[in-house]
Amino acid sequence: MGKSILEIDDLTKRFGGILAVNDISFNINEGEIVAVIGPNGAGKTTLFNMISNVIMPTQGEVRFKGEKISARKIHTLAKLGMTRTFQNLLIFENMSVLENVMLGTHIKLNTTILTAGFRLPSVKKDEEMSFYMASEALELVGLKSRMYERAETLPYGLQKLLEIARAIVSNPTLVLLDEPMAGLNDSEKNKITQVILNMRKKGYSFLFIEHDMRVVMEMADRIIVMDFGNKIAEGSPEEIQKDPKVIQAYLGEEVF
Ligand SMILES: Nc1ncnc2c1ncn2[C@@H]1O[C@H](COP(=O)(O)OP(=O)(O)OP(=O)(O)O)[C@@H](O)[C@H]1O
Repeated sequence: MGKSILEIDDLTKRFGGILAVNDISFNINEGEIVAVIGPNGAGKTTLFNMISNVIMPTQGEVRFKGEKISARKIHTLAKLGMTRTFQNLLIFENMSVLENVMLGTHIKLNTTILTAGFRLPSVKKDEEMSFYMASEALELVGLKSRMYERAETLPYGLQKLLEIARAIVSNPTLVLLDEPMAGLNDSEKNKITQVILNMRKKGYSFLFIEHDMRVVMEMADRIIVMDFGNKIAEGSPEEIQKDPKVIQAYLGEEVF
């Protein structure tokens, strides 16, 4: 396992009287796939939003590659090598598959809207680079052959892959996936699982929130379990499945 790239220290978030995330700490190492699970309302999304700098923590700190990230904007986070997807698809339906992914390259390239407007020579170079990066990302997720199709014509499962392609196009070290399997059928889930496991082999790290335990057990190297804002367990899939605190938190649900 590689070195630690993400460090979460005593992270806490209050919304008025609600303690959504309570004093959570954990690390992610390079090349690792870590899952965050927990019953509805456990605080998973809030945790994710703090890590990706969408909301500010009430207390605590997130460090990515040693740098404190709470003062950084989302696009600078991407430059630093952290990207994310959201629970709801963010696909531009009228654009081609390729164009959707090319949108994710702008953080890496220098073109501003102004120079793009004047079509300076640097823009052409940037466009070529953007095209190259997007095709590579589409190749990785297995969508290259469909890059000129309109995004809306892809089945839902492939649109999810398209979103992953856009998240990885800037060549991040860490990708945060918020419920990547939501709404997918089993064969689509298997496909995305394979894509992610393959990308891990290429050195990508992932942190993901997921409710489908079969997927979690298959993909995750390590699992963080949350309940009522607290981290109640952390361990390998085997350890988590037999942890009494986890079984208790999911009481009444047949999750494993
Ligand atoms: N913006 C907000 N304002 C007030 N309360 C919030 C806000 N966002 C989340 N909460 C509350 O914080 C708690 C944790 O919510 P969160 O969405 O993080 O849970 P979750 O584990 O992601 O749930 P789910 O699995 O249903 O997506 C809940 O009690 C929720 O109602």
